[in-house]
Amino acid sequence: MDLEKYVASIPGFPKEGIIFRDVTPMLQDAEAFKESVKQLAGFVKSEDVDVVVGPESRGFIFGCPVALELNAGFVPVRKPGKLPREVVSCKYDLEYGSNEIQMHKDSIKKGQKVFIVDDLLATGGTVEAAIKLVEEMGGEVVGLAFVIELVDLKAKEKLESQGYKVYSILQY
Ligand SMILES: O=P(O)(O)OC[C@H]1O[C@H](OP(=O)(O)OP(=O)(O)O)[C@H](O)[C@@H]1O
Ligand SMILES: Nc1ncnc2[nH]cnc12
Repeated sequence: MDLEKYVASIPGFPKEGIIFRDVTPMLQDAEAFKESVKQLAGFVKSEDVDVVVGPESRGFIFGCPVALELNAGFVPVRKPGKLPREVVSCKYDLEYGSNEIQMHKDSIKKGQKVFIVDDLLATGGTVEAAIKLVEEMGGEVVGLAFVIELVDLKAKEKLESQGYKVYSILQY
């Protein structure tokens, strides 16, 4: 199945110079959605994953079904001020300005094997911040999987040079 057919490319969104890769057509089609989840889950072995971690908000969409497929738990990475209990936080730089993500402080247990899933890898800032939090809590990151990788931004090389396994279904 050619999943690329289910990505809409929108030049100039949300600002000039960006081509937005929209995965909502993939979600709307039952077979394409099922296939994307199957491929993401297929990058790792079920027995190697205790918890899937997904960054808000598009990481929730793919991360939850991947967790079910792998018989693993799911832990959300959220934008600030959303989680009700004690959190760990990480600020990171974007092309312009900065961002912050949070996870519940007790969401990853020491030694748990963690698979991070998101819709898209761009600069890698979001996933690097998520890795930092997972490792701070004692988790072991066993892989990073994305529906889409923006290859020109070279985040995969950077993450691989730090020893992480990076998988993507589609490359742009
Ligand atoms: O590799 P990076 O440069 O960090 O970019 C990738 C991140 O950006 C997008 O999320 P966004 O922050 O736009 O939030 P959303 O999912 O709520 O739209 C995307 O879903 C990734 O999480
Ligand atoms: N080009 C892009 N398309 C969709 N989501 C993104 N997140 C960061 N860059 C993106």
